[in-house]
Amino acid sequence: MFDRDPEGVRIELRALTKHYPGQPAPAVDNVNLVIPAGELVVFVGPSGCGKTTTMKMINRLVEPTSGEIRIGGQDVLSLHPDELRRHIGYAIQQVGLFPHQTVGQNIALVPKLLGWPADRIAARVEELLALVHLDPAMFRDRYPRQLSGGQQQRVGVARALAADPPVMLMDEPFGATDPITREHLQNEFVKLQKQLRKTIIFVTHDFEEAIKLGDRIAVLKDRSHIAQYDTPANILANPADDYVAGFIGQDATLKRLALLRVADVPQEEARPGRELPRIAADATLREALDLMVAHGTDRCGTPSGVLTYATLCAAVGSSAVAREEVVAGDR
Ligand SMILES: Nc1ncnc2c1ncn2[C@@H]1O[C@H](COP(=O)(O)OP(=O)(O)OP(=O)(O)O)[C@@H](O)[C@H]1O
Repeated sequence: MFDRDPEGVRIELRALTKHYPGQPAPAVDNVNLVIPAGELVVFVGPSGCGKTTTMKMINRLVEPTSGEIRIGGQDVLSLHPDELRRHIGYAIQQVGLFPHQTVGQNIALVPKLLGWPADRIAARVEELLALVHLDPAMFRDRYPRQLSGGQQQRVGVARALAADPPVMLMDEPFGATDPITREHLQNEFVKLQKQLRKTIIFVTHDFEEAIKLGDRIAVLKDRSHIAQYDTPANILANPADDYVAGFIGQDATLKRLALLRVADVPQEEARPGRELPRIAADATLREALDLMVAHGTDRCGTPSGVLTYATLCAAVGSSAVAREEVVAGDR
């Protein structure tokens, strides 16, 4: 297929268009986009703007009307769709697990199709269940209905990863879970992607999710027209237009806090004698703020010292000033 290297490959969309028969206008109109190898790009935009259609053209669940798709330099439209789909992981909100197959059999689906020997498949199922934090002994032989919604979504992600595809397409894969489970799955997924470095396209209509997960975000409007394509930090600091600014909403400062980690900012030396709430080095500054508020204190203990509220303010204050300058400069 396009690449034997399970790490990500570059994806290019060129003048990609989909006009569903009988519709007055194209659902996706002339999209041009490069997704760098090993990056997670989030498509974010309102319902009906064409996110899913754009993504489904990449694994040819929807056939493009015109345009070109290249994965690792290879022209996707020249490949057989079934063969193509075996090499692209696909996880969706509805999960799509087969109800009459066990968790293990569901995960083994693509490796089996690819003709892997039984012992290699069994080892891979164990490895993937552990990776998504489901105890193999407890979950391998259960049926999907015996799992919670969040557990089913983990199995969905494990199944998409099963054959170690260089490309993953994920359409609101955590969408059907409650906010706490969702946040948990997102945090785990961020850690997982740091190890895997696959090329991932992730669809959501939740901007918070986009800034949390994305290396880059494509903010889409009608017909998948790209309003802005940049890193979360750049989009927050300098939205391209009112449409993008509307997506960010009022609380850009809180969102910036969610982009910074405790380890990224200066810390004071810990003084003996005072018990402080503890926060991990890889927690976000937003989590640190929540912890301070919950404990009614302006500081918390970190593995390397003490993080203060003042440091937190300075970390986003400087960028808030930068943003005002940009806005003033535009006038
Ligand atoms: N099979 C189809 N036939 C005709 N029109 C379709 C078909 N599938 C989608 N559309 C239309 O294409 C447009 C884009 O749909 P799409 O599902 O790609 O949007 P989306 O941004 O993923 O929306 P959502 O966030 O609600 O899932 C919509 O106007 C939709 O009604």
